[in-house]
Amino acid sequence: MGGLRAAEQLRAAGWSGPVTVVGDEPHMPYNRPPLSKEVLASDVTHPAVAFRARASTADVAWRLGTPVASADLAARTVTLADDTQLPYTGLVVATGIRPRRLPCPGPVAGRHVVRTLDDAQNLRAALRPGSRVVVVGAGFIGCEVAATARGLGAEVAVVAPEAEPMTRPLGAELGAALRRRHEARGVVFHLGRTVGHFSGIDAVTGLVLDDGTALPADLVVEAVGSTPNTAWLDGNGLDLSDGVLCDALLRVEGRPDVVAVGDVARFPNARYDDVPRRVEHWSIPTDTAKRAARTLAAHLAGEAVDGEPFAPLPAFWSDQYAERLQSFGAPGLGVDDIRLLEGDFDADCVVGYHAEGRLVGVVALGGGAAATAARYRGALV
Ligand SMILES: Cc1cc2nc3c(=O)[nH]c(=O)nc-3n(C[C@H](O)[C@H](O)[C@H](O)COP(=O)(O)OP(=O)(O)OC[C@H]3O[C@@H](n4cnc5c(N)ncnc54)[C@H](O)[C@@H]3O)c2cc1C
Repeated sequence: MGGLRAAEQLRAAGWSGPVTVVGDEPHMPYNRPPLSKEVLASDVTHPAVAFRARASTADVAWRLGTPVASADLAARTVTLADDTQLPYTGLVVATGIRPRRLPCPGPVAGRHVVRTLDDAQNLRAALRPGSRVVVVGAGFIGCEVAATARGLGAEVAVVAPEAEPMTRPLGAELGAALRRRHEARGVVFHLGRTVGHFSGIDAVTGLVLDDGTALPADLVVEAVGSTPNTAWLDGNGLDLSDGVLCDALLRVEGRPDVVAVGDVARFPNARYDDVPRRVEHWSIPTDTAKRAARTLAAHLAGEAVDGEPFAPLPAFWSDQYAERLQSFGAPGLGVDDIRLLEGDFDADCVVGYHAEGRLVGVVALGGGAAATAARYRGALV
């Protein structure tokens, strides 16, 4: 998504030279949010999730199915895994993240992740009504997979080390309300627990938790966080400790001809503080691509880069059963007071997240969540 949006925004910013997008997946860019929802729930194929092609990018060259293996930023070249070398005058880093895997002994067959279309279609093909599914991880992807699998008639257990699902973005009370909604539909939680090992010989037949609890499983879904895809940038002296470090104009440190966008970019947000962070929300590839393309197009044209501060309002949503969860702002950032603003935790509700008396985040849960949360947008700092 970030690569596509960067190509579109480079054209919008006036760059009329050649643009090549390199991607390791064989598919043209597609939307990931449906992967844990519609794609798991029904037979959705690539055209239904592909992004609409725009006239402005009709002349973009797509090199799909082969990853970039390395980059030499001093020589301005990238080298693909098939040894093709591509010179560049400007480079956009848009390689996203990949799912972390559990470092647990045991068989590999039967273990799934959900990041790509192929991942989601593989899991869908394995899911049956009555399948015993253990989801490891209670972040938004784990919770969405649990809801969708339950909707398909699977028996679902969720294992996570936190005390409540989605604690980091939501806090304990709203996390508990979300848990009760899952439990009401039959999901069983094992919270405060980690996985010790998998059982089975050729394929997973279950797993054993750190307290010795044995859970039978036909399928295990690992939703335990992510790792930024930056190995191809190794050896260039960059700070790759968590994604690729950028300045406020999304330039990769010390490189005016390299910018980064999307989940892989670690950037300061002028709305909050100077601490660079990665943000794994759907709105970020578009927000970062707009800023990064202006930065890069100006550099390539030999013009001064406008210094307008980059201050996107973070926003994410999650669909679990027929419930929508909508978040605006930064409910996880330095929050010292979480308060119900409207409704009831066990019905439709809006929760406000405050830091030093100021509203910094709002999360709504329930039928009209998107519209309800949007009403508080203007009050957010
Ligand atoms: C299952 C799922 C559900 C989601 N649901 C929501 C939601 O409901 N709401 C929300 O706000 N957000 C959601 N998101 C998050 C949102 O989709 C992401 O933030 C967004 O897709 C990030 O876009 P990106 O371009 O940065 O990364 P990606 O979309 O991951 O694109 C990066 C691309 O680069 C490729 N790549 C990696 N390494 C290389 C290499 N060396 N060479 C070439 N190509 C490479 C990757 O394979 C990938 O195709 C969801 C994400 C997932 C996975």
